[in-house]
Amino acid sequence: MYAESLVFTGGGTGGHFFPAVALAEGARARWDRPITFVGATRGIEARLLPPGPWPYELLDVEGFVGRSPLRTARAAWKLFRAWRILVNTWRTYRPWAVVGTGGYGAGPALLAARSLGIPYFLHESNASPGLLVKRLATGAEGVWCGMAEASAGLPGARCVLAGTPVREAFLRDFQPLSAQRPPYRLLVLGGSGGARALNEAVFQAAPGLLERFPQWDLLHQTGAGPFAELSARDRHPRHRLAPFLEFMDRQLESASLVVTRAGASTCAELQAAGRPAVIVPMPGSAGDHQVANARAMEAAGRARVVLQGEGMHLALAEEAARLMGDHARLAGLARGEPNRATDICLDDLASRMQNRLH
Ligand SMILES: CC(=O)N[C@H]1[C@@H](OP(=O)(O)OP(=O)(O)OC[C@H]2O[C@@H](n3ccc(=O)[nH]c3=O)[C@H](O)[C@@H]2O)O[C@H](CO)[C@@H](O)[C@@H]1O
Repeated sequence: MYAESLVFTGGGTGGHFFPAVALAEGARARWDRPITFVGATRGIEARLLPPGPWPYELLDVEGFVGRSPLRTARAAWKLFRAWRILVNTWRTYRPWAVVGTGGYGAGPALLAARSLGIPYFLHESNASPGLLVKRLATGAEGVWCGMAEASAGLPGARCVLAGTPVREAFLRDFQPLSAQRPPYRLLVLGGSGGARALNEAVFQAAPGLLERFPQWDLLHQTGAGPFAELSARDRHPRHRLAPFLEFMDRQLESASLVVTRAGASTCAELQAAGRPAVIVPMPGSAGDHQVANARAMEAAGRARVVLQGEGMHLALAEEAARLMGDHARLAGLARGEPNRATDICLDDLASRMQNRLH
Protein backbone atom coordinates (compact mmCIF):
# COMPACT_ATOMS: atom_id res chain seq x y z
CA MET A 1 0.00 0.00 0.00
CA TYR A 2 2.98 2.31 0.43
CA ALA A 3 4.84 1.99 -2.88
CA GLU A 4 4.91 5.41 -4.64
CA SER A 5 2.18 6.67 -2.31
CA LEU A 6 1.76 10.02 -0.62
CA VAL A 7 1.79 9.24 3.11
CA PHE A 8 -0.08 11.50 5.55
CA THR A 9 0.74 11.29 9.22
CA GLY A 10 -0.46 13.30 12.20
CA GLY A 11 -2.53 12.65 15.22
CA GLY A 12 -3.00 12.03 18.84
CA THR A 13 -5.41 15.01 19.11
CA GLY A 14 -7.91 16.30 16.54
CA GLY A 15 -5.84 19.46 16.15
CA HIS A 16 -3.06 17.35 14.65
CA PHE A 17 -5.20 14.82 12.80
CA PHE A 18 -7.76 16.96 10.95
CA PRO A 19 -5.22 19.13 9.07
CA ALA A 20 -3.77 15.86 7.70
CA VAL A 21 -7.26 14.82 6.60
CA ALA A 22 -7.77 18.22 4.95
CA LEU A 23 -4.51 17.91 3.03
CA ALA A 24 -5.25 14.31 2.03
CA GLU A 25 -8.68 15.34 0.71
CA GLY A 26 -7.02 18.10 -1.31
CA ALA A 27 -4.38 15.71 -2.69
CA ARG A 28 -7.06 13.18 -3.67
CA ALA A 29 -8.90 15.87 -5.63
CA ARG A 30 -5.71 16.91 -7.47
CA TRP A 31 -3.75 13.77 -8.15
CA ASP A 32 -4.20 10.11 -8.96
CA ARG A 33 -1.43 9.00 -6.62
CA PRO A 34 -2.28 6.46 -3.87
CA ILE A 35 -2.74 7.98 -0.40
CA THR A 36 -2.00 6.21 2.89
CA PHE A 37 -2.19 7.29 6.52
CA VAL A 38 0.07 6.46 9.46
CA GLY A 39 -1.11 7.22 13.01
CA ALA A 40 -1.14 6.00 16.60
CA THR A 41 -3.26 3.20 18.07
CA ARG A 42 -4.21 5.43 21.00
CA GLY A 43 -4.81 8.66 19.04
CA ILE A 44 -8.12 10.11 17.86
CA GLU A 45 -7.24 8.73 14.38
CA ALA A 46 -7.75 5.15 15.61
CA ARG A 47 -11.43 6.00 16.08
CA LEU A 48 -11.88 8.25 13.05
CA LEU A 49 -9.88 6.63 10.21
CA PRO A 50 -11.92 3.42 9.87
CA PRO A 51 -13.88 2.86 7.73
CA GLY A 52 -12.61 5.87 5.74
CA PRO A 53 -11.50 5.97 2.13
CA TRP A 54 -7.77 5.50 2.80
CA PRO A 55 -5.59 2.53 3.73
CA TYR A 56 -3.85 3.24 7.03
CA GLU A 57 -1.43 1.81 9.56
CA LEU A 58 -1.73 2.45 13.30
CA LEU A 59 1.36 2.04 15.46
CA ASP A 60 1.74 1.72 19.22
CA VAL A 61 3.37 5.04 20.15
CA GLU A 62 2.68 7.63 22.84
CA GLY A 63 3.51 11.27 23.66
CA PHE A 64 6.70 12.49 25.34
CA VAL A 65 5.74 15.93 26.62
CA GLY A 66 5.30 16.26 30.40
CA ARG A 67 6.01 12.59 31.16
CA SER A 68 8.05 11.03 34.02
CA PRO A 69 11.54 9.69 33.13
CA LEU A 70 10.18 6.12 33.13
CA ARG A 71 7.33 6.94 30.78
CA THR A 72 9.65 8.97 28.57
CA ALA A 73 11.92 5.92 28.26
CA ARG A 74 8.91 3.76 27.38
CA ALA A 75 7.76 6.32 24.79
CA ALA A 76 11.27 6.36 23.27
CA TRP A 77 11.33 2.55 23.04
CA LYS A 78 7.91 2.47 21.37
CA LEU A 79 8.97 5.15 18.92
CA PHE A 80 12.09 3.18 18.01
CA ARG A 81 10.04 -0.01 17.48
CA ALA A 82 7.49 1.77 15.28
CA TRP A 83 10.24 3.53 13.29
CA ARG A 84 11.88 0.13 12.64
CA ILE A 85 8.63 -1.37 11.34
CA LEU A 86 8.25 1.45 8.81
CA VAL A 87 11.91 1.52 7.77
CA ASN A 88 11.80 -2.22 7.05
CA THR A 89 8.65 -1.89 4.96
CA TRP A 90 9.63 1.30 3.18
CA ARG A 91 13.01 -0.08 2.07
CA THR A 92 11.01 -2.31 -0.27
CA TYR A 93 7.83 -0.28 -0.78
CA ARG A 94 9.14 3.25 -0.91
CA PRO A 95 6.61 6.10 -0.55
CA TRP A 96 6.85 9.07 -2.91
CA ALA A 97 6.69 11.66 -0.09
CA VAL A 98 5.51 12.00 3.51
CA VAL A 99 3.41 14.86 4.92
CA GLY A 100 3.31 15.27 8.72
CA THR A 101 1.01 17.55 10.68
CA GLY A 102 2.56 16.92 14.10
CA GLY A 103 1.55 15.17 17.30
CA TYR A 104 3.06 11.95 18.58
CA GLY A 105 1.22 9.93 15.92
CA ALA A 106 3.45 11.53 13.29
CA GLY A 107 6.80 10.58 14.88
CA PRO A 108 7.54 7.15 13.35
CA ALA A 109 6.68 8.02 9.73
CA LEU A 110 8.58 11.32 9.71
CA LEU A 111 11.67 9.78 11.32
CA ALA A 112 11.54 6.84 8.91
CA ALA A 113 11.29 9.23 5.96
CA ARG A 114 14.32 11.14 7.21
CA SER A 115 16.33 7.94 7.73
CA LEU A 116 15.61 6.72 4.20
CA GLY A 117 15.99 10.06 2.41
CA ILE A 118 12.31 10.15 1.42
CA PRO A 119 11.19 13.78 0.94
CA TYR A 120 8.98 14.98 3.76
CA PHE A 121 6.90 18.09 4.47
CA LEU A 122 5.64 19.44 7.79
CA HIS A 123 2.63 21.51 8.79
CA GLU A 124 2.70 23.49 12.05
CA SER A 125 -0.66 25.02 13.06
CA ASN A 126 0.41 26.91 16.14
CA ALA A 127 2.40 30.09 16.72
CA SER A 128 5.02 28.14 18.67
CA PRO A 129 6.16 24.90 16.96
CA GLY A 130 5.74 21.48 18.58
CA LEU A 131 8.64 19.20 19.56
CA LEU A 132 8.56 17.01 16.47
CA VAL A 133 8.35 19.88 13.99
CA LYS A 134 11.23 21.67 15.74
CA ARG A 135 13.44 18.57 15.56
CA LEU A 136 12.70 17.74 11.93
CA ALA A 137 12.22 21.16 10.33
CA THR A 138 15.68 21.69 8.86
CA GLY A 139 15.60 18.43 6.88
CA ALA A 140 12.09 19.05 5.51
CA GLU A 141 11.42 20.01 1.88
CA GLY A 142 8.97 22.56 3.21
CA VAL A 143 7.47 23.62 6.55
CA TRP A 144 3.96 25.02 6.12
CA CYS A 145 3.05 27.38 8.94
CA GLY A 146 -0.42 28.20 10.21
CA MET A 147 0.85 31.44 11.71
CA ALA A 148 3.70 33.78 10.77
CA GLU A 149 5.17 33.64 14.31
CA ALA A 150 6.03 29.93 13.93
CA SER A 151 8.92 30.56 11.55
CA ALA A 152 10.83 32.46 14.28
CA GLY A 153 11.07 29.16 16.20
CA LEU A 154 12.32 27.26 13.14
CA PRO A 155 15.68 28.77 12.10
CA GLY A 156 17.14 27.30 8.91
CA ALA A 157 13.84 25.75 7.82
CA ARG A 158 12.13 26.50 4.51
CA CYS A 159 8.93 28.02 5.92
CA VAL A 160 5.85 28.92 3.89
CA LEU A 161 3.00 30.86 5.51
CA ALA A 162 -0.09 28.82 4.63
CA GLY A 163 -2.71 29.01 7.41
CA THR A 164 -4.30 25.86 8.84
CA PRO A 165 -6.02 23.55 6.31
CA VAL A 166 -9.67 22.75 7.00
CA ARG A 167 -11.60 19.75 5.70
CA GLU A 168 -13.39 19.84 2.33
CA ALA A 169 -16.75 20.30 4.05
CA PHE A 170 -15.61 23.79 5.14
CA LEU A 171 -14.63 24.91 1.64
CA ARG A 172 -18.08 26.19 0.69
CA ASP A 173 -20.44 29.11 1.32
CA PHE A 174 -22.07 29.08 4.74
CA GLN A 175 -25.56 30.36 5.45
CA PRO A 176 -25.19 33.94 6.74
CA LEU A 177 -26.04 34.62 10.35
CA SER A 178 -28.75 37.07 9.24
CA ALA A 179 -30.72 34.19 7.64
CA GLN A 180 -31.07 32.33 10.96
CA ARG A 181 -34.42 32.13 12.74
CA PRO A 182 -35.20 31.07 16.34
CA PRO A 183 -34.41 28.92 18.15
CA TYR A 184 -30.88 30.33 18.10
CA ARG A 185 -28.09 27.94 19.05
CA LEU A 186 -25.30 28.55 21.53
CA LEU A 187 -22.64 25.92 20.77
CA VAL A 188 -19.96 25.05 23.33
CA LEU A 189 -16.81 23.30 22.06
CA GLY A 190 -14.04 22.02 24.31
CA GLY A 191 -11.63 20.94 21.55
CA SER A 192 -11.20 17.35 20.44
CA GLY A 193 -10.74 16.04 24.01
CA GLY A 194 -13.20 18.37 25.77
CA ALA A 195 -12.24 20.92 28.44
CA ARG A 196 -13.08 20.26 32.09
CA ALA A 197 -12.73 23.85 33.35
CA LEU A 198 -14.88 25.14 30.50
CA ASN A 199 -17.48 22.42 31.20
CA GLU A 200 -17.71 23.57 34.83
CA ALA A 201 -18.08 27.24 33.88
CA VAL A 202 -20.75 26.43 31.31
CA PHE A 203 -22.74 24.39 33.84
CA GLN A 204 -22.72 27.40 36.15
CA ALA A 205 -23.52 29.99 33.49
CA ALA A 206 -26.11 28.05 31.47
CA PRO A 207 -29.23 28.17 33.69
CA GLY A 208 -29.16 31.97 33.95
CA LEU A 209 -28.45 32.46 30.23
CA LEU A 210 -31.16 30.06 29.07
CA GLU A 211 -33.76 31.60 31.43
CA ARG A 212 -32.91 35.08 30.25
CA PHE A 213 -32.91 34.18 26.53
CA PRO A 214 -35.87 31.85 25.87
CA GLN A 215 -35.24 31.88 22.11
CA TRP A 216 -31.86 30.18 22.56
CA ASP A 217 -30.85 26.58 23.18
CA LEU A 218 -27.44 25.18 24.11
CA LEU A 219 -25.50 22.29 22.58
CA HIS A 220 -22.47 21.47 24.70
CA GLN A 221 -19.65 19.17 23.52
CA THR A 222 -18.11 17.90 26.72
CA GLY A 223 -15.36 15.52 25.58
CA ALA A 224 -15.71 11.74 25.87
CA GLY A 225 -14.14 11.51 29.37
CA PRO A 226 -16.42 13.90 31.30
CA PHE A 227 -19.61 13.06 29.36
CA ALA A 228 -21.03 10.32 31.62
CA GLU A 229 -20.54 12.28 34.84
CA LEU A 230 -21.98 15.49 33.38
CA SER A 231 -24.98 13.65 31.92
CA ALA A 232 -25.95 12.58 35.43
CA ARG A 233 -26.02 16.18 36.70
CA ASP A 234 -29.07 18.48 36.83
CA ARG A 235 -29.25 20.97 34.02
CA HIS A 236 -31.64 23.25 32.18
CA PRO A 237 -34.07 21.42 29.81
CA ARG A 238 -32.62 23.31 26.81
CA HIS A 239 -29.00 22.40 27.72
CA ARG A 240 -28.05 19.35 25.61
CA LEU A 241 -24.78 17.41 25.93
CA ALA A 242 -22.69 15.44 23.42
CA PRO A 243 -19.31 13.77 23.99
CA PHE A 244 -18.03 14.50 20.46
CA LEU A 245 -19.71 16.08 17.43
CA GLU A 246 -19.52 14.76 13.89
CA PHE A 247 -19.98 17.03 10.84
CA MET A 248 -18.51 20.10 12.51
CA ASP A 249 -19.22 22.25 9.44
CA ARG A 250 -22.96 21.72 9.91
CA GLN A 251 -22.72 22.18 13.67
CA LEU A 252 -21.06 25.56 13.18
CA GLU A 253 -23.52 26.53 10.47
CA SER A 254 -26.47 25.98 12.78
CA ALA A 255 -24.82 27.89 15.64
CA SER A 256 -25.39 31.60 16.24
CA LEU A 257 -22.64 31.92 18.87
CA VAL A 258 -19.79 29.55 19.76
CA VAL A 259 -18.05 29.32 23.13
CA THR A 260 -14.78 27.48 22.63
CA ARG A 261 -11.14 26.72 23.36
CA ALA A 262 -8.57 28.17 20.93
CA GLY A 263 -7.05 25.18 19.14
CA ALA A 264 -5.75 26.26 15.74
CA SER A 265 -8.14 24.07 13.72
CA THR A 266 -11.16 25.29 15.64
CA CYS A 267 -10.09 28.90 15.00
CA ALA A 268 -9.61 28.18 11.28
CA GLU A 269 -13.03 26.50 11.08
CA LEU A 270 -14.77 29.40 12.86
CA GLN A 271 -13.19 31.73 10.33
CA ALA A 272 -14.24 29.57 7.37
CA ALA A 273 -17.82 29.32 8.64
CA GLY A 274 -18.00 32.98 9.72
CA ARG A 275 -19.39 32.31 13.17
CA PRO A 276 -18.84 34.63 16.15
CA ALA A 277 -17.14 33.23 19.23
CA VAL A 278 -16.33 33.80 22.86
CA ILE A 279 -12.96 32.10 23.27
CA VAL A 280 -11.57 30.76 26.55
CA PRO A 281 -8.00 29.72 25.64
CA MET A 282 -6.52 26.70 27.43
CA PRO A 283 -4.02 28.05 29.97
CA GLY A 284 -0.53 26.53 29.94
CA SER A 285 -0.59 25.28 26.33
CA ALA A 286 2.94 24.98 24.86
CA GLY A 287 4.36 28.48 24.47
CA ASP A 288 0.89 29.72 25.51
CA HIS A 289 -0.13 29.31 21.87
CA GLN A 290 -3.85 29.12 22.68
CA VAL A 291 -3.79 32.61 24.17
CA ALA A 292 -1.95 33.81 21.04
CA ASN A 293 -4.54 32.08 18.80
CA ALA A 294 -7.41 33.62 20.77
CA ARG A 295 -5.90 37.11 20.73
CA ALA A 296 -5.36 36.86 16.96
CA MET A 297 -9.06 36.01 16.51
CA GLU A 298 -10.02 38.94 18.72
CA ALA A 299 -7.71 41.35 16.88
CA ALA A 300 -9.32 40.29 13.58
CA GLY A 301 -12.73 41.22 15.04
CA ARG A 302 -13.99 37.61 15.03
CA ALA A 303 -14.20 36.85 18.73
CA ARG A 304 -14.15 38.06 22.31
CA VAL A 305 -11.66 36.52 24.73
CA VAL A 306 -12.35 35.47 28.34
CA LEU A 307 -9.34 34.23 30.28
CA GLN A 308 -9.66 31.15 32.47
CA GLY A 309 -9.47 31.81 36.21
CA GLU A 310 -11.54 32.27 39.31
CA GLY A 311 -15.03 33.56 38.58
CA MET A 312 -14.66 32.91 34.89
CA HIS A 313 -18.25 31.66 34.66
CA LEU A 314 -19.38 35.20 35.50
CA ALA A 315 -17.21 36.80 32.81
CA LEU A 316 -18.29 34.13 30.34
CA ALA A 317 -22.00 34.63 31.12
CA GLU A 318 -21.63 38.40 30.84
CA GLU A 319 -19.82 38.26 27.49
CA ALA A 320 -22.24 35.67 26.07
CA ALA A 321 -25.29 37.64 27.28
CA ARG A 322 -24.01 40.83 25.68
CA LEU A 323 -23.89 39.05 22.32
CA MET A 324 -27.01 36.91 22.68
CA GLY A 325 -29.05 40.03 23.49
CA ASP A 326 -27.76 42.14 20.61
CA HIS A 327 -27.92 40.71 17.10
CA ALA A 328 -26.08 43.64 15.55
CA ARG A 329 -23.14 43.06 17.89
CA LEU A 330 -23.25 39.33 17.14
CA ALA A 331 -23.33 39.95 13.37
CA GLY A 332 -20.35 42.28 13.73
CA LEU A 333 -18.20 39.32 14.82
CA ALA A 334 -19.39 37.04 12.00
CA ARG A 335 -16.54 37.60 9.56
CA GLY A 336 -16.20 34.62 7.27
CA GLU A 337 -13.17 34.19 5.05
CA PRO A 338 -12.47 31.33 2.61
CA ASN A 339 -9.63 29.04 3.70
CA ARG A 340 -6.83 28.68 1.12
CA ALA A 341 -4.34 26.74 3.23
CA THR A 342 -4.68 23.36 1.50
CA ASP A 343 -3.99 24.90 -1.91
CA ILE A 344 -0.96 26.82 -0.64
CA CYS A 345 0.52 23.67 0.94
CA LEU A 346 -0.15 21.40 -2.04
CA ASP A 347 1.12 23.96 -4.58
CA ASP A 348 4.36 24.07 -2.60
CA LEU A 349 4.53 20.27 -2.44
CA ALA A 350 4.01 20.01 -6.20
CA SER A 351 6.69 22.57 -7.02
CA ARG A 352 9.26 21.10 -4.58
CA MET A 353 8.72 17.59 -5.91
CA GLN A 354 9.00 18.90 -9.46
CA ASN A 355 12.28 20.67 -8.60
CA ARG A 356 13.72 17.41 -7.26
CA LEU A 357 13.29 15.85 -10.70
CA HIS A 358 15.51 18.50 -12.29
C1 LIG B 1 -4.87 19.45 24.85
C2 LIG B 1 -4.14 19.68 23.58
O1 LIG B 1 -3.11 19.09 23.30
N1 LIG B 1 -4.69 20.61 22.76
C3 LIG B 1 -4.07 20.95 21.48
C4 LIG B 1 -4.84 20.27 20.38
O2 LIG B 1 -6.19 20.66 20.64
P1 LIG B 1 -7.46 20.16 19.83
O3 LIG B 1 -7.27 18.80 19.30
O4 LIG B 1 -8.65 20.44 20.65
O5 LIG B 1 -7.32 21.21 18.64
P2 LIG B 1 -8.12 22.03 17.60
O6 LIG B 1 -9.12 22.91 18.22
O7 LIG B 1 -7.07 22.66 16.75
O8 LIG B 1 -8.85 20.92 16.71
C5 LIG B 1 -9.95 20.20 17.10
C6 LIG B 1 -10.49 19.52 15.87
O9 LIG B 1 -11.39 18.52 16.28
C7 LIG B 1 -12.65 18.73 15.66
N2 LIG B 1 -13.71 18.34 16.60
C8 LIG B 1 -13.66 18.78 17.89
C9 LIG B 1 -14.66 18.43 18.75
C10 LIG B 1 -15.74 17.65 18.28
O10 LIG B 1 -16.67 17.31 19.00
N3 LIG B 1 -15.75 17.25 16.98
C11 LIG B 1 -14.74 17.58 16.11
O11 LIG B 1 -14.79 17.19 14.94
C12 LIG B 1 -12.71 20.21 15.34
O12 LIG B 1 -13.65 20.45 14.31
C13 LIG B 1 -11.26 20.48 14.96
O13 LIG B 1 -11.02 20.12 13.61
O14 LIG B 1 -4.32 20.65 19.11
C14 LIG B 1 -4.31 22.07 18.84
C15 LIG B 1 -3.70 22.29 17.45
O15 LIG B 1 -2.37 21.86 17.42
C16 LIG B 1 -3.58 22.83 19.92
O16 LIG B 1 -3.73 24.22 19.69
C17 LIG B 1 -4.14 22.46 21.27
O17 LIG B 1 -3.45 23.14 22.29
